[in-house]
Amino acid sequence: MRSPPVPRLVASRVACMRSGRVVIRDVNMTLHEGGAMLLTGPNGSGKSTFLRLLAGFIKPSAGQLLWDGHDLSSPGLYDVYRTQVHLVGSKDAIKPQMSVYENVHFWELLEGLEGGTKPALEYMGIGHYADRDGAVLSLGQRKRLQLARLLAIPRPLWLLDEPSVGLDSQGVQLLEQMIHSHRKEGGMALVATHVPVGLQDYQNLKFPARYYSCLLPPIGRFV
Ligand SMILES: Nc1ncnc2c1ncn2[C@@H]1O[C@H](COP(=O)(O)OP(=O)(O)OP(=O)(O)O)[C@@H](O)[C@H]1O
Repeated sequence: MRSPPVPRLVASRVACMRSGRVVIRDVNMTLHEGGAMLLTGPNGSGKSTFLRLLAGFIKPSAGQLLWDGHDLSSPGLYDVYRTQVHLVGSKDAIKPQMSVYENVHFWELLEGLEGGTKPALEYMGIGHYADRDGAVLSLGQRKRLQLARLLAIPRPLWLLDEPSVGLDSQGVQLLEQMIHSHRKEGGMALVATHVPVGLQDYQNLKFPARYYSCLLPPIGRFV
């Protein structure tokens, strides 16, 4: 009998404190290749905080995060892990004085990659804005640029914080399509959102491409 695949990402009884206050507590989750999770919960329930924890920007105050079975707090592991994760957060890091093209290509160069920026901008429907300054983009176009970075700089774990905010219906379709294609290649996505984003289970793939929902309860406790 084949043993079950090792999950790529595990959060076990994770808690986080910010400014002396418990913001999330006892969060458990598991993601396998091709897996996805919809993270919901009321304002302030800790969705962004959890994604930032998973991105490695802040540390859990309790519990454990495992990547490919290894504790992320082990020496040296974070340097490997951070090349596997891409966070699309509320701050879009778009440089107003750089062109739309440069705003993606810059990150591509940092990864030692080349050639992905133009197709990514085209896919996201902002190819014709490539030479314009980042400053001129509308809210939805800024979001499309952020999503283009995901495509130009391939990484297996996508952490998406309210990725559909500002997108029109065609943009939401593109978002769903790109998550779908990413997962079919074995990628994973965590989507924190108040707006339903279409995720599904996929059959007939070599990995169990399931999706789950996780509702973070509000925590009103001060310590
Ligand atoms: N840097 C910080 N210092 C102190 N408290 C913080 C910090 N960042 C977040 N918090 C607090 O943590 C709680 C959770 O915030 P978070 O942004 O994770 O919630 P959320 O579920 O993403 O909310 P929303 O649905 O409004 O986007 C909030 O009460 C917030 O005030």
